[in-house]
Amino acid sequence: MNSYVSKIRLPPLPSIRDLVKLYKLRAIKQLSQNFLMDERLTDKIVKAAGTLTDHYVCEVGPGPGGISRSIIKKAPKKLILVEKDPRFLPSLMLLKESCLNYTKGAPKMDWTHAPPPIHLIGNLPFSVSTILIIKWLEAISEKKAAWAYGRTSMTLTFQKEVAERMVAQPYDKVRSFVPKPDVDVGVVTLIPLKKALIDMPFSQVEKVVRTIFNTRQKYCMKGAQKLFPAEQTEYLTTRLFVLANVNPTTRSYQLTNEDFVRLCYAYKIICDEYPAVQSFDYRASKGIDIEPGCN
Ligand SMILES: C[S@@+](CC[C@H](N)C(=O)[O-])C[C@H]1O[C@@H](n2cnc3c(N)ncnc32)[C@H](O)[C@@H]1O
Repeated sequence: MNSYVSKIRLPPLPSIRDLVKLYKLRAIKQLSQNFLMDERLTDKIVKAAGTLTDHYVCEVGPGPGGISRSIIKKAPKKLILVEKDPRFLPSLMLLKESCLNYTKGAPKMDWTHAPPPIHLIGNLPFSVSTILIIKWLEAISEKKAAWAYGRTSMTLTFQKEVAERMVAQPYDKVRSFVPKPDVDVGVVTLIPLKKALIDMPFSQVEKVVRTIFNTRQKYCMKGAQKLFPAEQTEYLTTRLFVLANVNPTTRSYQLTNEDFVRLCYAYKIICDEYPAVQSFDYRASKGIDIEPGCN
């Protein structure tokens, strides 16, 4: 049964449950805190991250340190913990003794190669995970922060429906569900591609995908209309789908990554023709006049 083979044995430590009692570490509901006490569960989350032995690991939001213990059992070269609630410091300090070797820096790997021995892991409040993943995707597109070292992998927990949607294929119905507030957890590991699917700034790609996917059960042209000012939206939306060679009556959740690639490039062409389109924000403005640009 026990397939999660530990690399090292931790020195005798009070259980997470005892530490939580000892330091009166009540989970603060307003901060969506909850602590994993079951070692089999934390081992399972850590297993999803792949090989950690001799690797560099950064865990975000360790709380009292349940997942951190499972990471340490895998004998990483270095474990960095980032926690915003100072109440967890004493229980995390107890773990410090068990951490290995703090000497060398992480090696940089070329993006055309396998991922570097660096992992980001976190069981955060769901609202934080969702914001964090968007920030990390932006850093990935710019090869900054942890991605200056190569295709660093991320293992994060999400609301189960969100996790299922993240890995869903086009036409899969889970792509169109609205998550309910109280649900199970899904663990997702993401590894950046060697080459970005779309060679455009992250902010533009994110805008196109978010705007179209906002109306995920309707015809995708419904969402796309919101990319353009009201006066020009009919003409420019038609142009977008002609340029992209995508059927505008496809439902958004049925669009493939390749459809999004072509839609993003078509959007870029339109932004070059009509520079005001790029800064157009549907929510902030219900219409601005745009003139074709000279470039
Ligand atoms: C859901 S609890 C999980 C705790 C622990 N990882 C576990 O699984 O038992 C989320 C943790 O993330 C921390 N946290 C929330 N937002 C954070 C942020 N922006 N940066 C670092 N830690 C954060 C909280 O204080 C809390 O300890």
